[in-house]
Amino acid sequence: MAKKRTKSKSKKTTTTAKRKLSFKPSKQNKIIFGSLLIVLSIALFFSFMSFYFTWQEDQSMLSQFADRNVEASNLLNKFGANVSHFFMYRGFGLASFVFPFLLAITGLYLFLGLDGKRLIYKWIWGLVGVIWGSIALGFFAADYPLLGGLIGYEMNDFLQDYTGKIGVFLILIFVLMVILVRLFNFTPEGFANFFKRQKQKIKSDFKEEPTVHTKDTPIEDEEDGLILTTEDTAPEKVDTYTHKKDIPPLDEAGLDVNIPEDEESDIALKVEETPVEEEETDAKAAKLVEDFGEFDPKLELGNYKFPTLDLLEAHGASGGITINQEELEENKNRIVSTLKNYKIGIAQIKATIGPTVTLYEIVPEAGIRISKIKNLEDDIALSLAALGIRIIAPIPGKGTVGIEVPNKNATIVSMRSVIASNKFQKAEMELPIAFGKTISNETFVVDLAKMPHLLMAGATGQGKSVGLNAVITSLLYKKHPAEVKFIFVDPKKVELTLYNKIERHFLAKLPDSDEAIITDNTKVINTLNSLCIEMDNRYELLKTAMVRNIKEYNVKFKARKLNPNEGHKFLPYIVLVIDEFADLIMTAGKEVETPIARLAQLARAIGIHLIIATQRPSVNVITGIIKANFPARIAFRVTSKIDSRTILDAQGADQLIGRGDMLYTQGNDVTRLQCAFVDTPEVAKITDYIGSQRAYPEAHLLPEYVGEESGTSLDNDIEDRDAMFREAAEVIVTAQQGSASLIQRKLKLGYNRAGRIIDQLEAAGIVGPFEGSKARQVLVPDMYALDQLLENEAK
Ligand SMILES: Nc1ncnc2c1ncn2[C@@H]1O[C@H](COP(=O)(O)OP(=O)(O)OP(=O)(O)O)[C@@H](O)[C@H]1O
Repeated sequence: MAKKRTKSKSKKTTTTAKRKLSFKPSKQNKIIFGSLLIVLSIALFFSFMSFYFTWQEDQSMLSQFADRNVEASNLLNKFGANVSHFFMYRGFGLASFVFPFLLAITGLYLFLGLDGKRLIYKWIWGLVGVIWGSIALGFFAADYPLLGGLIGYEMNDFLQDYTGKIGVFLILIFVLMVILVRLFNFTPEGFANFFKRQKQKIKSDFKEEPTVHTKDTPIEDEEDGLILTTEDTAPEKVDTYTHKKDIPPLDEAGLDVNIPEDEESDIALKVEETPVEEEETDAKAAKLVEDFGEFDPKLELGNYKFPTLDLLEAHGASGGITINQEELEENKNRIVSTLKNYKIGIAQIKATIGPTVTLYEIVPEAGIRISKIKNLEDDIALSLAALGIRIIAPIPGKGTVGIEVPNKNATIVSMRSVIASNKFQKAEMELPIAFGKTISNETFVVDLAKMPHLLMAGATGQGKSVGLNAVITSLLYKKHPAEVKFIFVDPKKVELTLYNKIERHFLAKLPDSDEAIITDNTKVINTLNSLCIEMDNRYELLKTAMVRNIKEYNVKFKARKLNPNEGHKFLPYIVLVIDEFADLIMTAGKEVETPIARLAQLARAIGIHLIIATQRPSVNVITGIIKANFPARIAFRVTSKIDSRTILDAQGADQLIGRGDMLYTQGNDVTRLQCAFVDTPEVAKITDYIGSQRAYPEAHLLPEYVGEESGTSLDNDIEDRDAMFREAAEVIVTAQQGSASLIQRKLKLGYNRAGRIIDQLEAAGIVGPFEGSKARQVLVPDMYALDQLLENEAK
């Protein structure tokens, strides 16, 4: 605690230090400084005004500023007389009036807290105007030095020495043009138009009667812009008034050139406002974070303890791989002699020992065909008297030929060893999965979020279920219950039942289902469709948050930049695990294939990931559309080359040795791995450990999905109405807006159910028929009328 306090203290001091260092004035200081400038500008204005009448009288007292007995005639006394003398007489003459103007604007900007970027331009143009004005006045009114000031006079003198009177005149004209063009967007056409309009205006002023009548139509046209004038003072009876009120619109309509200017300045204002708003929301979020800290999704289960390593067994592999030198030598000799028999010379041979297989890398002598070695696969297997030999010719990116030979005594790769590995512990991945070990005995960790879906296949008894458990265990060891939710589909009813214990921590289910683990194939369809709704909802949230994926969304949500009152919430990853996918396809077919394909295609960005396992990797189970969306695939041992091709698009899975020996591909490369072994008692221990801790009140609820077969009939049968019918009717009537999404939001219902209720409301005559993108018309004006209608119906 003490540590924490000192930490937060030091944090505070550093932030205050930062505040002191940054020279950004606070809002209060801005208001004070702004008021000071405004007052100063008023004082200057009156001093300058009064200076023109009193300067002669005050001249004698200028040097006696400190003497309290001496008084000046200037409105602001000695201060006014001195400052005006400085600016008007010694400075820029009449042009000095620009200074109080600039000060007043600056003061206003500060006072109102406006963005000061445009202010710089005002100052630059103001100063240009001052200099131009004082020179021009000095030029045209050389006899009255007070008009141009000393600077105006001297600069004129200076310029005339070099360019003569005409030169100065031309310079003045040129600078005036620059000012007009840059500052007032002056164009010759605009100038000509202006004169034309003036002419028209004068003409129309002379034709009083007809203009009154022709004006009637323009008023309608311009109603939008002139609501106030027409509403407040539109006494149609008195023509003279109408006419008077007509003049301003005529002016505006006449000055076409000015209208775009106004629009432009409007646009400029908008551009300025947006960053201010964003800054404001950012500042709000920063303030919230400062006050309450970042949003912590884990807070609700703040005391949750991650499963410990000792829940896992070492499976006798704590000593690592034991190298049997004799076996190595023997295998090497057999490989070399077999190849020699076929006249294949070897330049070099190297062995890499893995947990289940050893990879012999061969560099053949020059001129040997690779395909020749590849064809000898069976002969080498025969001579080594071993199953599961796989030849990789050539090893991609290495320029060697690999021969994988199973070890006589395979080492079990325990889940404990991979979980404990540095690679897994330090993995900075969203959903890290430790599959097992590679052939070079390295722990193999991949990110499920990047896969983004996984297809697992293999003949029965080859390690699929263990593989699934390894995936789930990896996530349980790395993720808090707030961060990931599982949906299990287990038609065999035995493989995943153990995870029932962590239902209220890690599982997600449909609102009306009793069991979180789905064993009934008909329910899978509802769950998949519900997931599709969840996917659509999440995309909607991402869209409103203006982010591209769940990671960015959650970061933004944690930084409190998204308002929970607008439906934003922390989004956990959802991992859907389907065991025995073939069984599902056989019973439900297209009905599950469509939502699965949809999810597989679209769900990657919003954190829904699918893991599908199947025993039967035939093409009618792993269809093209599914395969296309599952780039990450795992093959355990299969019985035929065809099955291997179906899963991996390559052979090799038929030559695996089983017991967790697997091939993994995520695109092109195929990696041979030994799957980590996690036994059922270990899984039981982990789920017990998690299950015994405090949990959420219930499993994570998915959006409700009402199957189509539940009917969307339009008949007005009161008994068949939805339980929420009355509530929905009240919501609709109160809001006077007939939309399904309103019901969805207010009553927290799924889309389909809300749609069904809307149909029933239509049948009951409460809302009108469907009108495309518009909300339906509400036919009942208020709650009283609704009560009456429903009562009459009941009778
Ligand atoms: N990674 C592994 N390391 C060591 N042995 C393993 C491994 N994976 C599986 N085995 C052995 O293989 C047996 C069968 O594995 P598993 O139950 O995972 O097969 P399966 O493919 O799920 O079979 P089914 O499809 O019939 O459910 C296990 O009981 C275990 O003895």
